[in-house]
Amino acid sequence: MIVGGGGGGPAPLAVTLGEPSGVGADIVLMLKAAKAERLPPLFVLADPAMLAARADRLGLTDRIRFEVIAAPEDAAGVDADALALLPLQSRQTETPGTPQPANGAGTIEAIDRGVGFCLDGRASAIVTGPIDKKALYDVGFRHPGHTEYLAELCSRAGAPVMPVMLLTGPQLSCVPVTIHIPLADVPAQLTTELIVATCRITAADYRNRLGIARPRLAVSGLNPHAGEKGAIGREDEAVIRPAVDILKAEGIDAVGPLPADTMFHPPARARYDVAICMYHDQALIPAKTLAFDETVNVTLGLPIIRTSPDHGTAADIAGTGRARPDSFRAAIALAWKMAASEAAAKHR
Ligand SMILES: NC(=O)C1=CN([C@@H]2O[C@H](COP(=O)(O)OP(=O)(O)OC[C@H]3O[C@@H](n4cnc5c(N)ncnc54)[C@H](O)[C@@H]3O)[C@@H](O)[C@H]2O)C=CC1
Ligand SMILES: NCC(=O)COP(=O)(O)O
Repeated sequence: MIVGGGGGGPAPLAVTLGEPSGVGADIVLMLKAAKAERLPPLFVLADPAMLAARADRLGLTDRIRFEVIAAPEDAAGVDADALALLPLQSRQTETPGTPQPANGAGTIEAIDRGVGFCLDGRASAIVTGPIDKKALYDVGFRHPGHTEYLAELCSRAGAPVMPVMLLTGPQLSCVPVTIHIPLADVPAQLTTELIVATCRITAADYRNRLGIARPRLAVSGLNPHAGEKGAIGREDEAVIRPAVDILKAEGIDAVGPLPADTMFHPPARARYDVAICMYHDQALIPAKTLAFDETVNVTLGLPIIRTSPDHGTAADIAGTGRARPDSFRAAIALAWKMAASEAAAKHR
């Protein structure tokens, strides 16, 4: 059960549903319809007609009351048993399992406005539902995913920021240094500077936002056996080890490069708070294998708080009621926890 804050707490969370043909809408509706569930103060950016159609499809119409609001501040006045809905200007159609190009504008509008509300302090965090990346690329979206797009939006509004993707679950937290790029491009894009910058942001956000004063970072190698001292690839000694040396000299608790195949079993995990991995799947395979239902995707390095479930659109089960809500629930809970601790820190 998620325990929400009372009056005078942080601003509400802005929640986007992501791809309308995916399970984002299903899960938000299911969470709201579960009466034992107390969600923190939040509002959903959505096309009311699309969301009502999905509620109807899921047989939840009698169990959910929508209250349309005009501004984030109005969410505070919405009854706890109703879902605060901030309407999008774009219209979206409800076609589970089948992305519609015309829905792309609304998906992007929700992210843009949610980020804007966070930057203005009118929302305390954004929790994003999964987008269908290819569907958005097909309508001209030029960013690999939310992570990079959120950094672009925040950079446009202020100083340039570098986003860092963190997958965090009960048994494992890990960060991929390179994110949404082809595997073949990883060695060329992996630099000592990128690893150092990623680790500095991770260590700072762990300290300032995740409540671990001196996080222990375990930095993976790139090649089998972390390169076997240069015999199986050069990057581990030439690129990764110098990064770890720089981090240690700065007082960051970092070890590595560690062979990736032996750093995820339980005794190895007990020795660190976060694994710094060299590419997307090196991080996300262990994270999703250990706890697909509970892991949360957090974007570090931003001036705003952003969390997301770890799963994708699950278009194969959208509109069926079979989507498990646990990761989205955990993303909402973590966003609220981070927002509350940020608000508390400001008042100290
Ligand atoms: N943060 C985001 O916006 C993310 C978006 N995606 C996007 O999602 C789309 C589909 O990606 P896939 O690799 O197929 O991963 P996926 O996570 O959507 O689905 C993989 C499998 O897990 C199941 N599954 C996923 N979430 C579930 C849930 N909550 N309950 C029950 N079963 C669930 C699906 O039904 C499917 O069988 C892609 O377009 C991808 O780009 C993927 C990851 C994150
Ligand atoms: N596989 C994780 C993922 O794709 C997350 O993407 P996003 O949060 O950057 O959209």
